[in-house]
Amino acid sequence: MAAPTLPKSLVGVNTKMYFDLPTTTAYISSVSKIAPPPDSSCGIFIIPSYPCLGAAHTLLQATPQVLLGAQNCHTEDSGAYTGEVSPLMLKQIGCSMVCLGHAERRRAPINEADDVIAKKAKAVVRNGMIPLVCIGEKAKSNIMSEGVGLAIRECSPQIMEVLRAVPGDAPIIFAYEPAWAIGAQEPASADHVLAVVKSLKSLVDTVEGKTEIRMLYGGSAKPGTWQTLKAGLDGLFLGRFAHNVENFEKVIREVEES
Ligand SMILES: O=C(CO)COP(=O)(O)O
Repeated sequence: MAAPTLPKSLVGVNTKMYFDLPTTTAYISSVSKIAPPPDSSCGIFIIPSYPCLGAAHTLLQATPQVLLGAQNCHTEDSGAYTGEVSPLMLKQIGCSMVCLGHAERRRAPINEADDVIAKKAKAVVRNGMIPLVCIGEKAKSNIMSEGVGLAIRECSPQIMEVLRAVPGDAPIIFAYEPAWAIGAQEPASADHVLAVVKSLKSLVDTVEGKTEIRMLYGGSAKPGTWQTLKAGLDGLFLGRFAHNVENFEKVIREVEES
């Protein structure tokens, strides 16, 4: 099953568990009105909670260029896995991407490991969807060069495990989200992000046949963040600061215009 192809740049929002069903449907109705046209080089995506996906898909029927994603999935399509969510069913309900390995799932109590995330990425691709794999270091260092080195050491295996599991021609989106920058007042510094991502991109380039990769930044991203990162990134993955539609629109326009 072929996954959709990736636009040049991407801006997306994760509503985490902040939005209930009525809030999600109202938000998506507003977002569908500000979406870039289908032929835009900037794509947008929305990652709501599982129970909202059916309603979200219905609301997005007139704007299929807005990609719908889930916040997680299981490694298997079906079986005795009570309480888990099948990637096959996510595809059937209208998802075209699945967010995997978010920092909020890599930490306790879930402690999701790289090998499980890689299996999930494979399952997402098997079902014709795009894996949106979050990567990032846990701790912040106040010394710039130390922080960059730490990030590269932690993110490299997170990336490589996924690249080894997924067929070479499958599109993959990586979101570099340092755990310490999520839920903060300000994003990580542009110097830090650009240095880490430059190195991670060269790592991806060493893997033969991996063509369709996009690298986004996430972690307290907001209007203005893109201006500082556009030289080295392919887009942004937003949380709280895009839960206001006007802010989300500002970021979309910034990325669209660049
Ligand atoms: O976790 C995020 C996106 O997945 C970002 O969240 P915040 O922008 O709220 O820090």
